[in-house]
Amino acid sequence: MGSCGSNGHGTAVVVVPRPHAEGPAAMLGIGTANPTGVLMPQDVFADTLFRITNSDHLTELKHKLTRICGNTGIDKRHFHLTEETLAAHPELLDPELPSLGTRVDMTVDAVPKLAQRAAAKAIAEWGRPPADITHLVFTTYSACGAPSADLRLATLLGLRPTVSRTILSLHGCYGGGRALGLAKELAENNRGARVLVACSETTLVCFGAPDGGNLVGHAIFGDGAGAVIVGAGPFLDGEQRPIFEMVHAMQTTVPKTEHALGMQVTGGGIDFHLSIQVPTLIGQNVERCLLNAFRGGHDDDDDDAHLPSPLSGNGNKWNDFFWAVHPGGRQILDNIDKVLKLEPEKLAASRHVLREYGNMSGATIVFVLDELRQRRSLLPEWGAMMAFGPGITIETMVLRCPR
Ligand SMILES: CC(C)(COP(=O)(O)OP(=O)(O)OC[C@H]1O[C@@H](n2cnc3c(N)ncnc32)[C@H](O)[C@@H]1OP(=O)(O)O)[C@@H](O)C(=O)NCCC(=O)NCCSC(=O)CC(=O)O
Repeated sequence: MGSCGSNGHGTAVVVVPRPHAEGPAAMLGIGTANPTGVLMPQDVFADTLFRITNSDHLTELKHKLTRICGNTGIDKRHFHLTEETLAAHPELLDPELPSLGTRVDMTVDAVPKLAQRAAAKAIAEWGRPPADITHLVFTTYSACGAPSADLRLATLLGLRPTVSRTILSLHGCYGGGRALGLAKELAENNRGARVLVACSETTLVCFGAPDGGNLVGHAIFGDGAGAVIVGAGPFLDGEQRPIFEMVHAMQTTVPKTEHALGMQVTGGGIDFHLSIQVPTLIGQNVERCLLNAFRGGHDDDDDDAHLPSPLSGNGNKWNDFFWAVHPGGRQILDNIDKVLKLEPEKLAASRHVLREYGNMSGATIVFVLDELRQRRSLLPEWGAMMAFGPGITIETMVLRCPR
């Protein structure tokens, strides 16, 4: 229903709410980018890290990191932080010195500019001008100021001043999943809305000298940005047709697991806490989240008629779907394979992204979607996207690959 008022000139103004869009939201353009600063092969990472942080005397730790790196399933990673920058900022290596300000200064430029490169690719594929973007959802674990990276990105891209901006901060590795879920809701509830999702992550906010507690983080995290244009029908002239339809999205928090994963802003940057239980906790909870998502959000056996039922017919149907899973670590993917009894190639896109880029936190899921899209002609019609992060929070989305 519309509401009525006066515009101050005695003329009645009728505000008509935007009608809903047609059909589910869809991804209309996908882009990714990595910093050009450092391309680090995984087999020299431990040697390099211990050398540049003056930690070569910690021989046992170095051997342990070398061993862990060899088991990560990662070949190389990209980083913004160079040796030269590190040499110019000794505070980044000394936990006794405050370094948050230095780190924030570096990310103010780096984070939106990395996002801009990914967004430019997504916009080019979408086929419409940036001024047609109505909403921006930006996610990063590096936002510590206001106005933040979302406004900077909007300016860099020349988005219109009425673009509706939202920044999601410190959602960690489920940030990309949450941003896509939010974009789906915005697109479906506002006819004609075109939402730019931008995820941009750089480890420079948490980089420090190796110690007994941060070896796994050092071994797996990298820098990258991903962007997706999300919109629902009716589709505009010259617009790319749906790459993936976003059929149903859900977020689940695993009770009593707050301790398992976390990020804390300190004077020395952002401290990551990563419990050894994370792969087990994720493995124990993915199937229930998937079943709920494919039931349209109902935690019972009353399947939603328009969604495929993964457990109908004879036994396990998970192999009938395509998979976009956040590659949080090799062991996480192994556990998901085991729990869902997936055929080896089902998580190939996730393993490919892990191998080529490592874990780029919230941006990683966009790389997986981009990789899957290259294999689109081979994909089954229905698929699932999953991302995990602090909470433990599990984002699940049912996807459809239109023919
Ligand atoms: C890092 C690995 C590839 C290492 O593989 P390995 O085959 O070597 O496995 P492993 O379990 O024997 O581990 C090797 C050594 O590391 C130690 N180790 C493993 N995980 C640890 C952790 N979280 N904290 C501290 N130590 C840890 C083990 O005790 C062992 O030590 P010792 O040798 O002394 O016995 C794997 O463990 C893995 O994939 N783990 C999951 C990483 C993870 O949690 N990712 C989520 C990121 S967070 C995310 O994606 C979301 C977010 O950030 O928001």
